[in-house]
Amino acid sequence: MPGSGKSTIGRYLAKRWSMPFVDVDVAIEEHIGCTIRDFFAKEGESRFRDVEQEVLAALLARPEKTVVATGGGAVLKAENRQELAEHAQVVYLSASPHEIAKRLQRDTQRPLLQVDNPLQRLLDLHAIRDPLYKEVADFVVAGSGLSATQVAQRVAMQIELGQHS
Ligand SMILES: Nc1ncnc2c1ncn2[C@@H]1O[C@H](COP(=O)(O)OP(=O)(O)O)[C@@H](O)[C@H]1O
Ligand SMILES: O=C(O)C1=C[C@@H](OP(=O)(O)O)[C@@H](O)[C@H](O)C1
Ligand SMILES: [Mg+2]
Repeated sequence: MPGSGKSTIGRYLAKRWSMPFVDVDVAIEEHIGCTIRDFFAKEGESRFRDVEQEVLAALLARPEKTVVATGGGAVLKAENRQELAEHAQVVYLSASPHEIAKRLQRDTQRPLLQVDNPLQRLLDLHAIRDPLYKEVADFVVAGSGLSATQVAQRVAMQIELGQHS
C-alpha cells in the first residue's frame, strides 16, 4: 500500500545487503522529467500506469541483484504481477489503512490520497489491492505497530532464512 514503508525499508535492506536500491517512483520521475503528482494532473492515472509498467519491466530485466521498491499500484496490471512473480522475490508489507492515514496526514505527493477523506480512499484501495498483493507476494510481513527498523529486520530475516533453507 502507499505509505506502508516500501521506499524506507527497501533503502535499509539494500544497505544491509550492499546491493543497489531502486525506487520505481524515482526512476519514473527521471523518465518523465516531472513529479508523479504533476504527471497525474497532466496526463491522468492510466498514462501513469503505462509508464510504470515500462519502467518496472526495464528494472526487473537488470541482471544485477537489486532491491526494488515499487509504487503501491504496481500490482494493478496483470502484466506487472506476472513480471514480478517471474523475476523477483516479492514482499508484501502489510499495514492498516488507519495507520497509513496517520503516517501520511501531511503528505502532498501521493495524488490518489489528495482527497477529502484519505482514510476512506485507503480503505477502498486496500479492499481492491490486498488480494493482488497476496497473489504476487512470496511472503507477507505485517508492519502495523512496528517501527520501520523493526519491519526491515523482519523482512531481512524472512529473506535470509529463505536463502539458507
Ligand atoms: N513502520 C513504520 N512506522 C512508522 N512510520 C513509517 C514506517 N515505515 C515508513 N514510515 C514512514 O511513513 C512514510 C511513508 O513511508 P514510505 O517508505 O515512503 O512508504 P511507501 O514507499 O510504501 O509509500 C514515511 O514518512 C516513512 O518515514
Ligand atoms: O498506490 C498507488 O497507486 C501509488 C503509489 C505511489 O507510490 P508509493 O506506494 O511509494 O506511495 C506512486 O507510485 C503513485 O502515487 C501511485
Ligand atoms: Mg515509495
